[in-house]
Amino acid sequence: MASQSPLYIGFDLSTQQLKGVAVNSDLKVEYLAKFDFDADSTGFSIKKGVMTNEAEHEVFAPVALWLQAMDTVLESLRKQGMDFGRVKGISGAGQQHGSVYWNSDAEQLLQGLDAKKTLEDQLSAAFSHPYSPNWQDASTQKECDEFDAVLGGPEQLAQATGSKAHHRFTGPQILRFTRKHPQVYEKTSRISLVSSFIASLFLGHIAPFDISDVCGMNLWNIKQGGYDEKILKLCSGQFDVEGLKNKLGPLYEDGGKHLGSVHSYYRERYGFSPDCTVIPATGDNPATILALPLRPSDAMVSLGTSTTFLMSTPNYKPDPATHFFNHPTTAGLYMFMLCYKNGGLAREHVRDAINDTFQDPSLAHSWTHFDEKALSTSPMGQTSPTSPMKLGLFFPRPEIVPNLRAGQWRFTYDPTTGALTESTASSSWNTPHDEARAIIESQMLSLRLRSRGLTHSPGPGLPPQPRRVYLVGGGSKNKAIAKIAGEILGGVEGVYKLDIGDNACALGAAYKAVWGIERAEGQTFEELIGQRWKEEDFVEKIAEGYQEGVFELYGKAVEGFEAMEKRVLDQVRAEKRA
Ligand SMILES: Nc1ncnc2c1ncn2[C@@H]1O[C@H](COP(=O)(O)OP(=O)(O)O)[C@@H](O)[C@H]1O
Ligand SMILES: O=C(CO)[C@@H](O)[C@H](O)COP(=O)(O)O
Repeated sequence: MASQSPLYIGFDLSTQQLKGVAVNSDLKVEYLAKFDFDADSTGFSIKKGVMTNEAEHEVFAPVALWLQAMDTVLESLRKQGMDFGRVKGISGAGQQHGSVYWNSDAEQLLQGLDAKKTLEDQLSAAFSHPYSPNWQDASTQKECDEFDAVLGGPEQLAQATGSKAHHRFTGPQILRFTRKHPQVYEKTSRISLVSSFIASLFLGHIAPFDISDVCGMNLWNIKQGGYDEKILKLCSGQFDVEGLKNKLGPLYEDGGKHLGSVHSYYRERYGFSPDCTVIPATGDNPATILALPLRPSDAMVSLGTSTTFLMSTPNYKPDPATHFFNHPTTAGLYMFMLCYKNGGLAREHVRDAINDTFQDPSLAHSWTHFDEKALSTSPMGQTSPTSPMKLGLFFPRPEIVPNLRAGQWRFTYDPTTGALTESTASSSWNTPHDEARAIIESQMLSLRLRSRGLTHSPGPGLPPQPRRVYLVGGGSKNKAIAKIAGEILGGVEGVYKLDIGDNACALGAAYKAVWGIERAEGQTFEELIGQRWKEEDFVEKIAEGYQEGVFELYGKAVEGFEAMEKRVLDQVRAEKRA
C-alpha cells in the first residue's frame, strides 16, 4: 500500500532555520516543515539566528534554540498528518564547524528522555556551555596562526586537513575554548559538531562525527584517514591530549552506517517505528552535493547565509585558498568548496539600500527593485564596449576569501589598459543602484577566479567551464541572480535549480538516509540515487549558461577583479603597518 511505503527524514540545521524534509523511496518529497529562528523562536535574543560579541569578534548560537526548533518541526510534521511509523531512516545536515559542549549529565539525560516533555525542557541542562560558536565567528586569529604553524605552514596544514586554518574551523575554536573557559572545558565530557548533535538527539546518546564533516575541524588528516596527533596536541592546549580524544569520540568511515534505532522517546511521543534507524548526519555543504547525482563536471552554488561553491571530484588538490573534504558517502571522491561569509546578508544590505530610496515601508524584504536594477544594468556597468568596468567588494562582515576586514571598496577598471582606479561612492558609481548588479558580479567573479583550475572544456571550441551550474539555497529563487550567474560562470547546458531549491541540504540528508537503509551490498550513493533520479521532475532550467561573447567579456573582468583584490589586500596590509 502506498501509504505504508517507507519515508526518510532529512533535517537541515542551518544558520537561520531548521527544516525537516520527508521523502519516499522514489526520492519524492512528501512532507516539509520549517522553523525560522528569528521569526518563530521564543526566549532568545538572536538576530539572523545568532548572537554576537563584537568586542571579541564572536558569533554564536544558543543550543537550546535548536532544541526548541526540533520540537516544533516534529510537531509541525505531526500536524500535517505524517505517519511517523513509516519513517525507516533519519539523517541530517548541520551548519558546518559549530561545536556543542556536553556535560557529564548529557548521556543520562539523552538516554532518559521522557515522552511527555519537550527536548528543550529536558536537554537544556545537558550542556557545559550553552552556546555553539557559529561559522561566522572571527575570534580565533591567534589560534589560527598556531594551527597554520604546527605542521610547517598553511600549505602543509591544507595538505593534511584539506584546509589551512580558518577562524570558524572547530579545532582553532576548541583551542580558544580551552583558554577562555578552562573550567568549562574540563567539565565538558563530549564535543559534538552540529551534524552529530542532530544524530545524537535521535539516537539518545552522543553520536560519532561524520567522515565528511570532521574535515571542517582542521584536526582530521584526510590522506592518513585519522586525527593528526601533532594537531590534536596543539588543540588540547594546557590539557592532556587523551582527554581531547575522549571528548571527540570515535568515527566511522561509512557515511551510510546504521548508528542505531531511534530512541524510544520518539516512538512514544510521535509514533516512530522501532526499526527506524539513525544514519550519520553530515555538514550542510556535504549534504547539498547529495541532493542530486552530481557529476565531476557540474558545479553547485549554494546561496544561503553563506555563499558556497561546491564540486565533487576524485582529485585531492588542496590549496590554502580553498577547502577539500572527504565526500560524505563515496570513498575516493572529495568535495571541493569555496565559502564566503558575505553571501545572503551582504546582498540584503544592497537590497535594503535600494528599497530605502523609495521610502516605502511595504518594500521591506522585497527583492523586486534589486532584481530590476540588476537586470537593467549592463554587464560590469559598462555604458559602451570601451567604457570602464565597475568592480567592487561588498563585505559587511570580515571575509574568508580573501581574508579581509569588513569594508566596501569600489573601482573602475579599463580592460584595454589594465588601469584600475578606486572610486568614492559618488564618483563614477550611481550608488546604491549600480550595486545590485555589481554585488552579484563580484560574488560570481570570485567563484570563477577560484574555480578555474577545476573546470575543463566541455566540447570542441568551448572554453573551460562547468557542464551545468546548479543553484540551491534561499537565493536560488532569484532569477536575476541566476541569469548573471550563467553569464559569468557559464555552464554549457545551463543554470538549474532543484525543484525544492532552497531545501537542498535537507533533501541531500534525506537521500543519505535512503541510501544508508536501502543500498544493496557495495552499491554507491551515486548508483542508487542515479537509478531513482527523475531529471524532469526534480530540476528546472532557470537561466542560460554559457553565452559566447559575454562569457569572454567576463573573462576580462576576472583579470580586473584579481587585480582589485590584490590592490585592496595591499592597502589593508599597509593600513595595519601604519
Ligand atoms: N528572492 C530572493 N532573492 C535573493 N535572495 C533571497 C531570496 N529569498 C531568500 N533569499 C536569501 O536567502 C537567505 C537564506 O537562505 P537559506 O538557504 O534559507 O539560509 P541558511 O541555510 O543559511 O539558513 C537569506 O539570507 C536571503 O538573503
Ligand atoms: O562555514 C560554512 C562552510 O564552511 C558555512 O557554509 C556553514 O556551513 C553555514 O552555511 P549556511 O547556513 O549558509 O547554509
